[in-house]
Amino acid sequence: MFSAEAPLPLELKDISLRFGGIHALKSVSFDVRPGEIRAIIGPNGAGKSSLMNVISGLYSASSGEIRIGGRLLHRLRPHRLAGLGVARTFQNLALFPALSVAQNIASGLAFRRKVSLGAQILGLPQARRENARVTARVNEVAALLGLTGLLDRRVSTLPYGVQKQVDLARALAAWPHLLLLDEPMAGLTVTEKAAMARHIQALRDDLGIAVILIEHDIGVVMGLSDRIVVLDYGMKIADGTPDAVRRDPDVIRAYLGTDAEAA
Ligand SMILES: Nc1ncnc2c1ncn2[C@@H]1O[C@H](COP(=O)(O)OP(=O)(O)OP(=O)(O)O)[C@@H](O)[C@H]1O
Repeated sequence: MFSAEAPLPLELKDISLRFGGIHALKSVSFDVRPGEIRAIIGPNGAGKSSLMNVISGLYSASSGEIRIGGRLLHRLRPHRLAGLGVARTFQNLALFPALSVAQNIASGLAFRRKVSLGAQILGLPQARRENARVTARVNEVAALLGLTGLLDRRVSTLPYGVQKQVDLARALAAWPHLLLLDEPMAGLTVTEKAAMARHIQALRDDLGIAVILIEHDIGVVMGLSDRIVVLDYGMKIADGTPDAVRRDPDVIRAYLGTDAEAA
């Protein structure tokens, strides 16, 4: 699946980020290979959200380089991300609660629409063709995530766990190569977490999508990830497979304190 010639979905080199006197990220480097699940973990305040926000262009790094699909990006803007093949979900869902599941999934394709609103209102042939393409994609993504029977339901009437899946479907709609998932398991029941984990695995295994995951549930992270980056106080303290990270003394110290390591 991973070939040396394929451009990496993401490469970060020496990324630093300051908020006034706070050094939220200190020279963080890592990459994401095609079709791998890459988790970013660390104690509270370690810099996980800051890193996710730099990757998605919400924050501008104070220094360092970001390459997406091999392209060096000098000024990364959130609205350009989709065009670069990157999509994200948000910890506090970015859905339209009053709209249907289908309309919410379709909103993930809004940036791809080429036909003017006027042509759509007049029902011109190119508008009908575009609408048919959007509907086909919405149906495809819904089938992938088991949402087909819910397409006409208003999002606000659905359980939170299903809303999280709709948010994932919205992000998936635009065929991303790289998907950023911000706490996909937060607020889910054990059963919902298992379903979400199966979906994330299928994105990697069946569609070859690379995934970056920020997640507090360490059990989920260890079970799902191919490689894990560990942050502490804005620095990368470990980077490797779940087994390697689990045994890393710096990681044990960061999570449990020095006493635990000695125990
Ligand atoms: N917009 C901001 N303005 C000022 N300081 C910020 C801002 N965002 C984050 N920080 C600071 O940067 C550091 C890293 O925070 P960040 O939210 O990235 O950590 P985190 O690992 O995501 O934490 P948590 O697990 O608690 O969400 C913290 O010291 C935080 O207070």
